[in-house]
Amino acid sequence: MTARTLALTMGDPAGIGPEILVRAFMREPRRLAGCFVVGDLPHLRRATRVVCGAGALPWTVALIDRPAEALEVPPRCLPLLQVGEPASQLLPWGQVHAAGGRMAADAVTWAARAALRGDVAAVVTAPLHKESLAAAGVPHPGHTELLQAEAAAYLERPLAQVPVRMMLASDELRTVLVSIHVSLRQAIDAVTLENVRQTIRITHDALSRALGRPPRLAVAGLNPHAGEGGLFGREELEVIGPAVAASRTEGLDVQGPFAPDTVFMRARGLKEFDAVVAMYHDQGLIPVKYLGLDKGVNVTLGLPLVRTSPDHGTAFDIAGQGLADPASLLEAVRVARQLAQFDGRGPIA
Ligand SMILES: NC(=O)c1ccc[n+]([C@@H]2O[C@H](COP(=O)([O-])OP(=O)(O)OC[C@H]3O[C@@H](n4cnc5c(N)ncnc54)[C@H](O)[C@@H]3O)[C@@H](O)[C@H]2O)c1
Ligand SMILES: N[C@H](C(=O)O)[C@H](O)COP(=O)(O)O
Repeated sequence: MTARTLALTMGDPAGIGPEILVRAFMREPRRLAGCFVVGDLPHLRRATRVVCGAGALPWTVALIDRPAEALEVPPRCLPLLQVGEPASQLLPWGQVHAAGGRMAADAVTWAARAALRGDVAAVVTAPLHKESLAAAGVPHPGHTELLQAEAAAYLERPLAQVPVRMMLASDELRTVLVSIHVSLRQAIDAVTLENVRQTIRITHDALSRALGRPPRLAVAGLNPHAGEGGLFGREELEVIGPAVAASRTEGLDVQGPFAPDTVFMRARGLKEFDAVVAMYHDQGLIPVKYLGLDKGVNVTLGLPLVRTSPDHGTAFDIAGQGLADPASLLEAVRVARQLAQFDGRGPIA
């Protein structure tokens, strides 16, 4: 039977993850039909108290044992699959804590394995805090790397043979990163012929599936003005340009390197390009987040499962105050459903 449920991981219990999940179920119950939270009962109950507040009719958290039970819960019930033992103590809001990192990681691991087995159609991850994750001893900086490791273990392949990339996408702009959670110095070193070509290839493959046609790709330079003919750096001449040329030889519709300060403007509205390949994390994420934290969705490309996430983090500064906006999470659910209809591996449409 084809899996019809979506696993929504709770994220860091000290952050806004639990409350945006509750708010999403309350705001758009139809869109969330068939979704269930993977996480911790005491922390999710606390989030329902924050979101429902005094006076409102509260939602009930309904414990389920199997994903399929999410399709059967009564109205105003939020299905939860408890991972491990329920927490004996509630973590304080907005603080880095190893226990928060551990709960977040365990939920993602559970959901990833369920998706790899085909027990759920897709995974949507609420934000986790990377310092808490590290404090818990998890050897991966974020979701993307953790999911890559789970996929490689499932496929019994070395990590290098399951290359993944981060895409941030909205209706207006898609960007895909050559490197992710590394220092800026390391990111510059990661601009190699192989990494740039691989990013172009992964983006082409994923978007071809989702769009049903070959995507038009742009590649950003690394240096100001894309190096200005070598005056401000030679990576464009020696690495990025040759990577674009090699990809074009393979028949891919890709152009660049373009000046990074204007290429996103050219792609905005998806006019000239379907996606921009960015040379490092902030180069690619700032343009999409600046268009609105409520609009972007993080999609992991290259995985043998569908994974989306909101484009924002744990927002420790407002956690527990009932202020967090679930819009990006709702968008992540919409995109995950859309992608799961393709082949279980393709990204955004
Ligand atoms: N998908 C993820 O797991 C994910 C994504 C991004 C960042 N992070 C992690 O989150 C932690 C905090 O990151 P940060 O502080 O740089 O970014 P952040 O996105 O958590 O917060 C940035 C600003 O945006 C606001 N904000 C974020 N989401 C909001 C929402 N839904 N509604 C209203 N306001 C919102 C916050 O209050 C804050 O002022 C870090 O550990 C980071 O690595 C995780
Ligand atoms: N780089 C992401 C962002 O800034 O939005 C974020 O850290 C999430 O990364 P993972 O999806 O790998 O956790």
